[in-house]
Amino acid sequence: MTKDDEAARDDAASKQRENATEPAAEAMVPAGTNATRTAARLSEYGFFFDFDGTLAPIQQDPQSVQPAVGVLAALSALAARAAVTAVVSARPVAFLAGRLGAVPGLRLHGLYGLEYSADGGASVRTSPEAESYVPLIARVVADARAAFPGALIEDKRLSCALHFRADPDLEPRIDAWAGARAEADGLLLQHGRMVVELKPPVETDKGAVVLRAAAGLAGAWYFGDDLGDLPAFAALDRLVAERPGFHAVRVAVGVAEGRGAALGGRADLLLDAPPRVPLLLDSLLTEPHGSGAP
Ligand SMILES: O=P(O)(O)OC[C@H]1O[C@H](O[C@H]2O[C@H](CO)[C@@H](O)[C@H](O)[C@H]2O)[C@H](O)[C@@H](O)[C@@H]1O
Repeated sequence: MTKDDEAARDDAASKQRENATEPAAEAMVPAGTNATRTAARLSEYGFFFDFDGTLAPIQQDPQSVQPAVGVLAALSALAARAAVTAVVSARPVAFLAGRLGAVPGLRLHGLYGLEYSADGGASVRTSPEAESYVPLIARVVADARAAFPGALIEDKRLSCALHFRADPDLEPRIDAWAGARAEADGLLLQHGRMVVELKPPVETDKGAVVLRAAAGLAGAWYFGDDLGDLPAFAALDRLVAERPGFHAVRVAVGVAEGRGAALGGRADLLLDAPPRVPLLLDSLLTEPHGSGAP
């Protein structure tokens, strides 16, 4: 076994431990989040979750990703009691459905809101405006694969993601290529954790999803880990500013890499890794609520 093989084996073992080991079940809901206020009116709250890095630990291979231990049970319990429980992701709905489709009542928003399913992925609604970009995105995927042989170029049908986690030195070249391609083809650029995406110029993002779902809610929690989640935090700011008494909690998960670090500074609560999310939800769902603040 070479040194590289040994390093890969140790890395895989440590990732397995990260997935399998539950953090100690300590008190998970800090006072600053005013959890009693949420618990007292849970049926009027919305809960919104990013997927990668938030509900699922980051992996080298995007297709190998699974939700952290406890996530499915916690989301099921939450969806049975909250007004809205939703995943708002850059992944296609078909991918999310394969990991989370068994959770009853969970709404799935894919590709930053370009896709939506309310029935675990059985039926998917796609933005008609975005559909016309399918042929262009297919050409971008083919050209990106030719420009960066060996790099992971993810074809999401309505978005092309150029990954450099396996080779961080590619970042400047991928950035420059994607920037030029966005300009030439009139596409939008989205930066993320060791990834740059090219997507259709359709006016939607995670914030727009939260705003659309917020009608009638008394409050909302948003859990995220990356730059693509910033518009959702901003949407909560807007709801607080526009609706007297609206209660918002912004939760940042993990130590965001590179450009994603901005999210941590905007959060009400920091969790160190995805396995903490179900523990927090379990605590919230068992929170005594007799003294809920107004
Ligand atoms: O909105 P999200 O659900 O957080 O999706 C964001 C991106 O997630 C995936 O990439 C990220 O996770 C990979 C697996 O852990 C990791 O290898 C990669 O470096 C991360 O950027 C997904 O592959 C992308 O398409 C999403 O944009």
